[in-house]
Amino acid sequence: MNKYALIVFDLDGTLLDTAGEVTDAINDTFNEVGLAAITLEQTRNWVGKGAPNFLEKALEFCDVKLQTQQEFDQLLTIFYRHYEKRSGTNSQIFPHVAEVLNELHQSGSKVALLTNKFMVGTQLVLKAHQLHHLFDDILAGDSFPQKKPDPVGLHFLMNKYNLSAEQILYIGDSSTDVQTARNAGVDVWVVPYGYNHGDDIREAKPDRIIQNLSCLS
Ligand SMILES: O=C(O)COP(=O)(O)O
Repeated sequence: MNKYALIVFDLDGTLLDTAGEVTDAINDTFNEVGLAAITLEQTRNWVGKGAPNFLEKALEFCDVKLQTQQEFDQLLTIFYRHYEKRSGTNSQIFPHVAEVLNELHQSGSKVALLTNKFMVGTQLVLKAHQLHHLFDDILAGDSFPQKKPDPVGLHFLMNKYNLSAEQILYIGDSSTDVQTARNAGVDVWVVPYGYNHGDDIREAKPDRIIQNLSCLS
C-alpha cells in the first residue's frame, strides 16, 4: 500500500449500494410521466455511466423512443429532481468501508472520490452515510465536461498533487472504472460485489480483485 500516495475510490457499487434509491428516483420519474416501473435488478445493470446514460437505458428497456433531444432533456431534468430528493434515502454502506476510510483519513493518507454520479446527489448520499469529510477531493460526473472512462478526473488529481500515474490506485467495481484507470495509466483494483453492467468483472482484467476494502487497512 505504501507504493501509492493517493487512493481514489469509485462510489456506487464500491462504497455504497445505491441501487435502491436510484430505482426509487427513476420510478418517481416514470410514474410522473405515465411509464411502467423499473426493477432493482435492472438498475444494478445500468448504474455506472451517469444519469443521462441510465435514463437512456431505462427508456430503451421500456421501448420508449423520444422524438427530440429537447424531450429527452426535459425528462432528464425531472429525473435529476427526483434523484436529488432520493439521494441518501435508500442506500446501504458496504462492509468495511467506514472503518477503512476513517483509518486512511486518520493516518493522513490522501484519499479522493471519482464517480459518474452528479455532484449534488454525490454530496447528499455521502453526507447521509457520514463519509463526505473523509475525502480530500470529491470529483463527480459533472465536475468536468467528460465522464469516466475519460481519464480527466485522474489527470486532474495527478496535476493537483504532482503525482505520477504509478503513485495512484483507483478502486472501483466496473469495467468503466478499469478503463478509466487504464486510460490514465493508473493501477486498478475492483470489488466483485458492485455493479458491472451485468458482466463478469474478471473479463475487465483489473490488476486485482479484492473481496472488500479490508485489505487496505
Ligand atoms: O452512474 C452513476 O451515476 C455513478 O456510478 P459510479 O459511482 O460507479 O461512477
